[in-house]
Amino acid sequence: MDERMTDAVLATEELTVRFGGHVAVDRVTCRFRAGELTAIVGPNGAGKTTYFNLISGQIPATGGRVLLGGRDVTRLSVAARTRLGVGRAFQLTNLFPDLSVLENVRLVIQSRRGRDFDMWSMAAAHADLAEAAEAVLERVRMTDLAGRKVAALSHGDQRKLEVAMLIALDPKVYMFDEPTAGMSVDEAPVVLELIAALKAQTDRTILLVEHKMDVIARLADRIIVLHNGALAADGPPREVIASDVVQEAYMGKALEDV
Ligand SMILES: Nc1ncnc2c1ncn2[C@@H]1O[C@H](COP(=O)(O)OP(=O)(O)OP(=O)(O)O)[C@@H](O)[C@H]1O
Repeated sequence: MDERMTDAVLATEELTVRFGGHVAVDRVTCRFRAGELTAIVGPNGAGKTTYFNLISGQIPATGGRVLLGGRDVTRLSVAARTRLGVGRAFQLTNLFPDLSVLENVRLVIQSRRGRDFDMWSMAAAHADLAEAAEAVLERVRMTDLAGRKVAALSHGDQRKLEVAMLIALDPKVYMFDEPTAGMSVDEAPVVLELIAALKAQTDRTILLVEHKMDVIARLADRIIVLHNGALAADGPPREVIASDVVQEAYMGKALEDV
């Protein structure tokens, strides 16, 4: 195996999944370094979400490997990969709709710390967790909504909460799937600033599936292009956007929109 593969924070090696006769992700070999934000682009149905699902463990690969810090995690569950530092933005289905915003964030911090509480330290630990959760909400500017039930949040605020919970989890690898989708023009910049701030923490690796070119241009250090499940281009944004393969086949329209 290529030695650099094992050095990467995250790597996929010939990663493949077939659904019946359809190869949705086709032998994708790619490595992701600390401090780097990679945007994953490609037309609808190119395999971006499926590639994410394979990395986070939502679906099993039919071929190839996923390596985390050089360790083969291909057969591990979502929960096991989460413990090892893969953090995918929480989706609505992962939230507790009847609990408050603060309680949802607090539960993530509690699970991350994985403490065994004894009776004597419980009260102190509880206060500490609430404080940590409040700090996260402050970062995403959701303090006003701390007591609100998740079920009563607007769509944009639910998306912000997903980002807040990922920050609370503090993984090595952050995976965002269109983080600003469905957000208003006021809400989106807050989330983009947060992602930019995460990137500034140079030991974090960030993967972003994104269609909006302005978001990609602002945040990405690197773009990879998937087409028919295969890796079609990989490099710095300017180069990839200017490449013939992207200009002709994938991004003509999106580029005109910028
Ligand atoms: N569980 C599944 N069973 C069968 N086919 C699937 C399954 N999941 C995805 N596919 C197919 O795999 C291909 C890749 O889909 P995927 O959702 O990963 O694309 P995408 O690049 O994320 O697209 P979009 O930009 O529209 O979200 C599509 O043809 C899709 O229909």
